[in-house]
Parts: sequence; structure tokens; C-alpha cells
Amino acid sequence: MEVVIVPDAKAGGELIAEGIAGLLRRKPDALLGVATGSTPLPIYDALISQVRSGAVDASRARIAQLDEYVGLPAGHPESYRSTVLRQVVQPLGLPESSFMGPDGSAEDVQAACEAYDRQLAEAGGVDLQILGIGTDGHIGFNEPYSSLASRTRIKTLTEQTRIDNARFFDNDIEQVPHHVITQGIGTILEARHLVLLATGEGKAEAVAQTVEGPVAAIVPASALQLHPHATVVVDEAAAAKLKHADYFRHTYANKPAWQGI
Ligand SMILES: N[C@@H]1[C@@H](O)[C@H](O)[C@@H](COP(=O)(O)O)O[C@@H]1O
Repeated sequence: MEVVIVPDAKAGGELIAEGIAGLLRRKPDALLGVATGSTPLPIYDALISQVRSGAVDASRARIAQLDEYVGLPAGHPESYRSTVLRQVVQPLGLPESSFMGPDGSAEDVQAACEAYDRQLAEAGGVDLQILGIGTDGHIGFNEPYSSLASRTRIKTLTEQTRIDNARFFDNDIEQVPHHVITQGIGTILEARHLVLLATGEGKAEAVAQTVEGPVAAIVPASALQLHPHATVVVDEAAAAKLKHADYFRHTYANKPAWQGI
């Protein structure tokens, strides 16, 4: 696992967008896994700027959703499908057909989950998966104690996550669904490159446990330690509880120039 400490969220977004641009130059039809939440927005802003300036061609990129609420009416502005369309797919000028995600309104949710895992595999697998992290260490919507081998499935949100996400629902926790579909941790680990961005002091404890703690289901993001190519990008505030911050800074500062993230 590589840990990169950047000055702020904007720098983190630019670094990751540069990595995505490099991927798209090597593989124009790369399948990019995207996360929702506030944290990845600087990545999308930087990538959209690169595309608009002509620095990178994303016209053949494909986009895959990480997770979804269950039971929101189709087209609900806070469904993750609507969110990814608004924040990533449309600004990149991509057709909706380039975008895949689990069906949160399916009658048979389990079948929809299994169908999504198959769809990801048939698409050749995710090339680069962007991840955020919950304050409790969740990735996607894999809450603490999720199986580290889990596949895409329905999950029940913790009260903390519903509180954290109420800001997207008029600060009314009653509007936040209890159930979600999320790529499982086993599914996420199949992506070729995992890139987790964490910013702000509220993520410092989760980051320290993810990076320096044991691999444990209580901290789902710690499963990144099992991945052969995982990059954790943190700003100074989110790095505040890392005991080995100096080591990570030293290693990154001395990284060969030709190696991207
Ligand atoms: N399912 C999403 C996660 O993918 C995201 O990482 C997390 C943190 O969001 P934020 O980046 O807004 O803190 O929120 C939700 O739970």
C-alpha cells in the first residue's frame, strides 16, 4: 500500500486525476469505478478540467458505480445513479450507455446484486476504483464487520452513516434509506488499482486504522492492505493520526519520477 500525504484536498484531487489521465492514455476505454460523497469531488473537478482543456481524451471511458441506496424512487436526485450522472458522466460528456450501476429499485435486490457483479466481470473488471472512507472505516457501503470476501449485496446502514449522509437529505435522517446495495469488499478488491482519498480531521482515526492497524472486518477499508496496488491519498488533517507519516513522506518524496500513483 502506498500512502501519499498531500497539502490539501485540491492537491489530492489533482494527483488522482493525473493518475486517471495516465490510465486513459494507456487504455482509452478504461473502466473507472467512482465513489460518491463529498471527498471525491476535487478528483472529478480536476479530471473534468483536464478533459475540457484537451489534456486527456476521456470520450471512450466507461464508468462503474460503487454503491446505491435501495428504495429511492427512480431519478431521485440523491440516488447515487443521479449523483454520478450529474457529477461525472454528464460533465465528462459521456453517454449514459457508458455507465453501469446496480439497480436499487429492483424487486429482486439479490438478483440485481448478482447481475451487477456479472456485469462488472463481463466488462473486463474495474481498472481504477476511486474510494472514499466513512468515519467508521467503511468503503462503498461496507459497514464494520462486513465480510472481507463479500460480493455485491444488500446492507443495512449504521445509524452513524445515516447521520453522516443526512446532509444530502435536507438534514433529515428520516429521509436517509436504511438499506443499500454495495459492491462487496471482495468485489472491490478485484479492481486493478484502488485509490482511496481521505480529507479532513474527521477521517484521521479511520485512516490510521486502515493504514497502520491490523486487517480486520471492523475496519472494512483495512482490506486495502491485501491489494497488490492500493494508493491511499490523504491531506494533512486526515494524516494527523498516522504514526509513520514521516516514513510515508520520505518514501513518496524518493519515488522514481516515472512511476505515477
Ligand atoms: N457510500 C459512500 C462512500 O462511498 C463514501 O466514501 C462515504 C464518505 O463520504 P464523504 O466523502 O462525503 O465523507 O459516504 C458514503 O457512505
